[in-house]
Formats: sequence, C-alpha cells, structure tokens
Amino acid sequence: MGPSKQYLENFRRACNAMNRYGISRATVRSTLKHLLKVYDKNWKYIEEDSYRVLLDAIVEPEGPKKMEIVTHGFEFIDEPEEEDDDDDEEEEEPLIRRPRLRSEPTSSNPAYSCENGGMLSLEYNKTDSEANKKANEYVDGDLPRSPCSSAVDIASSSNGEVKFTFSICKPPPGFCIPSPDAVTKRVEDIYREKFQSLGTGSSLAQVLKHVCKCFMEHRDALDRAGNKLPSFGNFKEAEKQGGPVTDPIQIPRFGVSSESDRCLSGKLRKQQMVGIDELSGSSRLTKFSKEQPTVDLCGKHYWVADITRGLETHEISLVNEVDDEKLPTFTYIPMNVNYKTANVKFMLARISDENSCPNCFGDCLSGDVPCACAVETGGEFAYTTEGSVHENFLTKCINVTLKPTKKDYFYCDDCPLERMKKKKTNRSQSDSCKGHLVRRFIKECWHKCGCGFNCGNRVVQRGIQAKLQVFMTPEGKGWGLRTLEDLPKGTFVCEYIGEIVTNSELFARNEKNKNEVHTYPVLLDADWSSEGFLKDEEALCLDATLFGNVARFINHRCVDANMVEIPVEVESPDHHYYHHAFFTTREVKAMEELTWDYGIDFDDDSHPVKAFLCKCGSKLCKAVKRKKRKSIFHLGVYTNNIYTPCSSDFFYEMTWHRK
Ligand SMILES: C[S@@+](CC[C@H](N)C(=O)[O-])C[C@H]1O[C@@H](n2cnc3c(N)ncnc32)[C@H](O)[C@@H]1O
Repeated sequence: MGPSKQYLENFRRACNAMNRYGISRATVRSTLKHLLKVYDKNWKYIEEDSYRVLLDAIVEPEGPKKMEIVTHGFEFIDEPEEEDDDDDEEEEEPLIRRPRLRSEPTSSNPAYSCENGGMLSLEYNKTDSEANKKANEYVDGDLPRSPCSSAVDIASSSNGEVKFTFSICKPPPGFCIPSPDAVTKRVEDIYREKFQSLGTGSSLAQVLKHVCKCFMEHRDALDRAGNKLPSFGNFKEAEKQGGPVTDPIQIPRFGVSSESDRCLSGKLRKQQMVGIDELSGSSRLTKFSKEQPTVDLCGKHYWVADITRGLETHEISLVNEVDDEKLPTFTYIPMNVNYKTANVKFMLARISDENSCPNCFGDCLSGDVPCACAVETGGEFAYTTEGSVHENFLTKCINVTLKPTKKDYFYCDDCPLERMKKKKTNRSQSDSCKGHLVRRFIKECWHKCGCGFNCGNRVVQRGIQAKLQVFMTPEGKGWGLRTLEDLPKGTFVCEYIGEIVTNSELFARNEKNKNEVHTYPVLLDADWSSEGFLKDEEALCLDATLFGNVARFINHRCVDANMVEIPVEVESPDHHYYHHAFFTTREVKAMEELTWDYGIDFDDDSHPVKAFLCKCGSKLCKAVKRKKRKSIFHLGVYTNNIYTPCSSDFFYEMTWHRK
C-alpha cells in the first residue's frame, strides 16, 4: 500500500519548510523516516516550532547532545534497577542502567499547557476535567512521559566505575554543553558551602542527585535564554495537597552573583506556593511546594536571593533596608498566562506570511533591505544592532506618552474603561471620555520567520537581560525596582507580565480587592481603533496581583519617568494582544529606581481602582500641581497651613487611561 494522502501532505509541508534551508527532499525523507519511528508516527512533535526537531535531526544527526561524567571508586546501589531494552551500544565491561531522573516535559505539565507558540494557558475550575486527572496522576508520582525528554542516565560497572550521561533533547540554538569539570566544581562549591554552614554530612546519593539537578538547572536557564519556551522545572516538586516538601536542600543556581553567593549561605526558608486556581478564588487544582532561598539577614537586612526562583536568565534579588515588610505573596511567572475566558487568539494559523519573514536567514538587521517585520515601524527596524530602541523611534514613543498631539487621539465610543466606570457611577460617556491614544508598535521577528533566534529584531522575547533588584522605597511607595548596572538609553528592561484577563474579569476582581493598598492592572488598549467594537468580554488586561513578574514592582513617576512602555507585537498580527515592554528613556545609572508614568488622570475620581497619593518626587508631579490647583478652587481645604486631605485628594491609579 502506498503512503496515505495525509502523509503525502505532511511530507510536502516538511519539504517546503526545509527547502528554505536548501535541504533536499531525499534528506528530509530519510530523516523523517527515522523521526516518525522515534515519535511513533506523531507528526505534531516534528512540526512543532517550525519543524525544529526535523531541522535539528538533519543538522545534528547524532541526536540529542550529551555530556558524560565517568567517575571511579564509588558505588551507589540505593536505587532499584530498571530494564532498558533499547540499549544497543554495549560496552566491553557492561554497565548496569540505573533509573532515570527525568526533567518533566513542559507540554504535559498538569497545571500549565504550552500552546499557541510558547504562550501558557492555565486551566481553572476543572475539578473533574482531564487536566485535573492528569494533575492527580502527576502528583501521585508518575511523571508523564514525552517522546522527547531530557534525561540523566546513570550506569555503573562491577569495577566501581560510574557513568552519568546527561542528554538534552531539542537543545536551544547555541546551546553549549557545560564541561563535566564545571558541573562537578559547581557541586563541590555548593557542598563546601553547605558543610561549612550546616556542619552536617550528606549521603553520596544526595551528591549525585544534586549533580543531576545542577545540570538540569543549567539546561533550564539556557533554554529560557535561547528559546523562551516556558520551563516549569521549578514546579517539578508538585505535591499532593498538604504533603511534605520533598527536598530540603535548595541548590543555588548557576551564575549567582557574588552578592547573593555571600548571602545564600544563611538560613533557607521553605515557602508554600499554591496553584493559580486557589489564589484566584476558584476551585483548587494543584498545590506546589517550593523552597524560597531567603536569608533573613544579609548584613542587617531582609534579603531574598532570587524572587524568580530561577525562572529568569539572571537572579533578581529583593532587599528591604527600610522596614520589616517581607516578600509579598504572589507567584513569579516569566510570561503571560491566559486566565479563563481571555480571548487570546494568536494561533499560528492566523499568522500569514505577510506577518513574518519566512525567507529571511540569520540576522534581519544585517540585511540590505528591511524584512516584512519592519513594515509596522515604517520600513525601518525599531532596534539598533546593539539591541536598544533607535533614538528617533524612542522619542516618538515618549512624545505619544507625554505630549500627544491631536492626531494621536481618536475618540472612542466603546472604550472598555469607560464602560467599566459607567457601571460604577452611572455617568454618561460624554461626561468623561475624551478619547485615548493610538500607540506605536514594534513588530519583532518570531517563530514563523526564517531568521534565527539571535536575529537583532528579537529583543523582548529573549527576556530580561538587565541586572535588577527589588527594594523597599524609603519614600513610602512600597516596593520598587532598581537597576544594579548602568543602562544605556533605549535599553529593554522587562515586560509587564501577568494574568491575561478580560475587562469584565478585571472589573469583578477590582470589586473584590477594593481594600488592597497596591494594585497591579494594565489595560492592553494600544489599538482599540483597529479592532472596532470591543466588548468587555474581549478587551484584554494584564493583572499582576497574584501572578506576575518583576514589573509588578515598578512604581509610577509623573512625566519624567526613566522608562516608557512600548507595545511589542510578537505572536499576534492584530493588536488585540501584545507585549507591554519597558525601555529606558535615558541613560539610567546603577542603583537608580526604575519608573514609568502610569498615565494617571488625577482629576478622575470615578475610577473603581484603589487610589494612591503620589510620592514620585518629580518636579513635574501632577499630584503636586493638582494640589496647588485645589488650594485655589477649594478654599478652606488648608486650615492653619495644614492641608486636610479629603477623598478627592487621593489620586486614582489608572495605569492606562490618558487624556
Ligand atoms: C504596580 S504597583 C508598584 C509596586 C508597589 N509599590 C508594591 O509595593 O508592590 C502600584 C502600586 O504602587 C504604589 N505606587 C506606585 N507609584 C507610586 C507613587 N509614585 N507614589 C505612591 N505610591 C505609588 C501604589 O500603591 C500603586 O497602587
């Protein structure tokens, strides 16, 4: 029997995809033959990431990258043996296979699924659902298997030789296997440090486990830097609800700064983290336990070495030198997650070739003619070869934020924010809404583009590169964010990450959280005009209250903030969903607080979100100006030179609305 129609179609598509790299049909055919066998005829894995697996298999026919450590003189037989029938590379002195320590496949993670090109979807309220069944299976101890999962193989021979083989399936571009020496040295350093500080010994099995863990962590970090694929290595100790924390030893990550190294030797605090559904008030799905390496004293101060728990390329520490407030309760996520009904449709199918540059190769910035992705920015790339935003583009973005001209406005009839306010106040639209801004977008190359991950037109998707720290502000603004290094003008700092919720959902949350001191919403409103009518159930917001990244700590500064937000389109060709990215507006010196202008409308009393009294300290502070205005128009507010605040002197945080 000849090949099926479906096979021929899949084969044709694979050939087309490889054709752009000049790979022949014959090579594609023979490689596919092998891969289909490996993946049990499942094309999904082969087609993923623009045929990444196929390309890797052609470029690196030897298969997954491996590192081997061979050690003599120790025995560890505390684990049961396991049969493995695909062991065809027999050695002279046969090595006995040991059980695998497996990194869990992200696509099978119980609480998160990786779809839509690297975006995470969260499943809520699925007590009886498939997802929950999977979660229960998972927490019951059996890690779901994937046809391709990175692994550590340990084998030993009768003469005492022990061999570790670390293999990585689908290594990200540019992935470099760490040298065995580097990994063992790292393990030794950790143990030296632990033995000194804890004064206890440890079993060899533990040492070996940590070798494996260090390797996996290194892999995760590189994966993130190179791939931006969500990595939930930190959630792999998912447990039964209320169960004990499995591993009491926290492994510091590779590349820890000297400062955090110093501080990491202190006490380790376990922290319970609960599943997203529970925090959102919905039914419970999974409970995660995670230790947070916290040192109560670094010098005299409260200190957390890495609030990201290794989910970003660099550690982001948190320090409180002001009062005794501790790390707030939230879950760090490095990329947006889709809450319930938020309608984020950026399926690959919706992205036509006009929205990407499939024929490009290498770095688009170095091409003679700007590629299709530059169309959004007027035919020129927004980024310089150094990775910052071009001066003139940046100036335009700042101007749109600060000095908008009439042509930057359109008058909305269907502004979701206005509808939200009307619900609260019953005011008519014409009383308040004067329109809002149409913004300038950056379009980055991505997934469907032919260029590599190192293309200069991919900045935001590479994640945070700057060295940042969360700190307690002395002015009473709560936590803030600062840079630990000088940042040139136009540098990408971070993206605002949170749960993607609809306007209706945000409204419901605001009602519930009326009494919270700090609030964390951002409305993705950059281009309502092109969307036409947007219902509340469709308009998207980011809420970083419970789940967010470091951007949730960025405070507001009126007018002369050192960062500006620029909407960046990566996956979505329409502007319904985009990345809310922060870039520096000027050179920012190390230890300066990073701020952005929330675009607060200080005269707007009607917004339902909790108010705050602005303490930005800017000479151009709109709150100060307003206060002066008020003292003229509302005589009697100052009594004996003492200003008595009343409700209208609180300034409503409205992180999106500009007039
Ligand atoms: C996105 S959060 C910023 C992080 C916040 N400071 C914290 O401790 O989590 C926004 C909240 O921070 C506070 N905030 C931000 N900028 C401020 C400012 N200029 N003056 C006073 N409070 C500010 C307000 O309470 C606001 O609701």
